[in-house]
Amino acid sequence: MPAITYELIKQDPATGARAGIIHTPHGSFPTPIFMPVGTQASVKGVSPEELHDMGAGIILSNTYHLFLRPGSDLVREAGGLHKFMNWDGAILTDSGGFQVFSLGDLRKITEEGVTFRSHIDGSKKFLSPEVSMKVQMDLGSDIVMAFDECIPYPADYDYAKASTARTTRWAQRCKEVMTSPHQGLFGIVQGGMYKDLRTRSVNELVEMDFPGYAVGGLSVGEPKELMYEMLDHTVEQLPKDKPRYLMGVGTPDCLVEGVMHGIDMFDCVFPTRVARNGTAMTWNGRLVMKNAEFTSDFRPLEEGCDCYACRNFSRAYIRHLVRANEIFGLRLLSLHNLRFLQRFMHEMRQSIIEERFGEFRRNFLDNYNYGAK
Ligand SMILES: CC(C)(C)OC(=O)NCc1c[nH]c2nc(N)[nH]c(=O)c12
Ligand SMILES: [Zn+2]
Repeated sequence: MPAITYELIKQDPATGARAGIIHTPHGSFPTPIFMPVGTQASVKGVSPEELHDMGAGIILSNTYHLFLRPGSDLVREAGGLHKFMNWDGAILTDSGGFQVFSLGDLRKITEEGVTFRSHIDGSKKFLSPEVSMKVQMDLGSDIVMAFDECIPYPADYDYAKASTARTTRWAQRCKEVMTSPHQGLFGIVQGGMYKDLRTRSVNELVEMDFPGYAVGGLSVGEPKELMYEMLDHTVEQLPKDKPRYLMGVGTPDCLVEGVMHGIDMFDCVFPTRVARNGTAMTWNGRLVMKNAEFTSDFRPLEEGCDCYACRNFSRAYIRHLVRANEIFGLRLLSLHNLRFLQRFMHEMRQSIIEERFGEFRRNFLDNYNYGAK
């Protein structure tokens, strides 16, 4: 019995949208789903108990960061990441490839792997498919991501072709050493913004028969229309009986479009990052809490929200905390934004089950003012 299995509950008849359940060794969760990001083994400012209370079924953590600090040997000694951070839900760990390119002081990429300087202390480090798999086995995450290269945007065809071919060879090397029966290894489709390379990447990864597939290398600065075009092209070629995960996405409008194209899983630092910048997410767009308009506004952040912040505090109080640089203000906004996304995905899933996803999508997009990115 594979560690990770997908159960289709309802396919929308008119679009790629679908509702399902993903089963893991640390519990099952409904899809479509948004995964709170806990990069360094903590969803910033939020406790595991609060994550459970808001309905989070799976969180994301990062190989790159935990490899550099505190090191995966310590986490293994603690009994794995679930024990170390006291989270008994599911955990997905990203493989480190992407983070090396966006955080480390990149030294060089070879067939073997990537040599770079740690962004923490500048020491020389090496990550490869084998090292990434060893770290993720130490961490004991339920879903392990293959070690890939996230192709920057824009990238010329020859570079994208060579990089994608290497990502496929790296995926094969990951599969060979990922031997834990309690962990599921997902392949990551690359290919840049080239449809033929995306198709080749899909075909080569599906050939290896992974329990799930991620679409990588999108939301890397390309226009949204191009992202959706590549997504549409890529997802329709992926197996229907396996989860699809769009990495690094995203804002509510991108979540709706991703679901429409058949994506089941999403992750993004957005909700907690904008919270730390003093912004609340609502059905109609964002509230910049420092704004004077909230000075004497004693309503909750969002009418009808059942989160701890909305049940106990007003916009005026949260505005005061944000302006006074009180940490509690940022915590309240993180709790609200994460709960908002859980509610958002739940409503979207219900609309698919009740065959009114098209109406949900139109209604949401009509009311959502994109606001400043
Ligand atoms: C710029 C942001 C982070 C929004 O999106 C992306 O970069 N999107 C791509 C992405 C995010 N995380 C990944 N992990 C891995 N292994 N590979 C990837 O391509 C990605
Ligand atoms: Zn709320």
